[in-house]
Amino acid sequence: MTANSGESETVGTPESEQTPAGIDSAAGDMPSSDRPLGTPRVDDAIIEARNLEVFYGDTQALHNIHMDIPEKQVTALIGPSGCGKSTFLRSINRMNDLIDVARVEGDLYFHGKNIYDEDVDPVALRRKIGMVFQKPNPFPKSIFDNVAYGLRVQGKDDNVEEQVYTALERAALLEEVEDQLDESGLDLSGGQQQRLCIARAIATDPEVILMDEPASALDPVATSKIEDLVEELAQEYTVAIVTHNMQQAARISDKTAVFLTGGHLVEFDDTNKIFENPQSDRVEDYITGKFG
Ligand SMILES: Nc1ncnc2c1ncn2[C@@H]1O[C@H](COP(=O)(O)OP(=O)(O)OP(=O)(O)O)[C@@H](O)[C@H]1O
Repeated sequence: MTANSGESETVGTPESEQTPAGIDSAAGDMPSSDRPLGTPRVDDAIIEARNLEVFYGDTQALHNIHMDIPEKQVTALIGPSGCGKSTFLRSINRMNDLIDVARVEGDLYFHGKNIYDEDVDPVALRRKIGMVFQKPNPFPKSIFDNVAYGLRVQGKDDNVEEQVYTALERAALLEEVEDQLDESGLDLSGGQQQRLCIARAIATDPEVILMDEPASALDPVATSKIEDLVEELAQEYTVAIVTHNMQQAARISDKTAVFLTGGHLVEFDDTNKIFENPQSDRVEDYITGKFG
């Protein structure tokens, strides 16, 4: 895969009103053999995957993925281990560029611009599409400096204090840490560290936040705080979240994409439809715990 960091500071001309090249607005543009069950097209898509395929060397991890991610909603990606959820998530902000053997084919549009076009700078893209990982990974710096880091790197630190406070507030952490902003982020509890990482991700004002099992290493109380926060964040940001926890997906997401073994997207729909009345028998078996 080609990573072309440094070529441009912009992710591409905002083209949100435009239909991506070659894409008809009707669902009929997806080859019927590839189209997942459900309603993989949405009216307010901010991200559109078309025939997206990802390979690691000779191994194909994702096959012909066609789906949209709606703006300012929570989209959950669920499925058994190894079905390609994280691979799909990473392809959205080109984190797969960092894996030598990874290769991406097909198209992935953000505001109508193909993020795999040569003129897209992955570093600029990742400012618009931030990521939070499974294991909280604060920097070995103070709480304040963790959140301020991205602002300083981007030279957006004119009113850094205000921005740090706002991000901590939005990440539902400010109240708990207001008196200890100079202390190390590593001294916080796991749940607080994860909310600090979310504050760090939102400080630079991305549009999309990708979350890869953000609560799987946390206890139930900390998990519940993260779940509340995810729902809250979707008022301002688009959230795509990988989770193994089906109850969590059902509780917090608006849309759910079900990937199954071999890297196929089998069904995509409103979350309540997926959990109450899925079209695919395999999806029903998966969500009722018959396998996976
Ligand atoms: N860096 C890599 N190099 C080679 N193969 C990889 C790499 N990352 C993932 N894979 C393979 O790609 C496939 C999809 O992996 P991925 O991590 O995306 O699945 P997942 O659904 O997120 O799994 P899990 O739920 O266990 O995290 C798997 O077969 C995995 O072994």
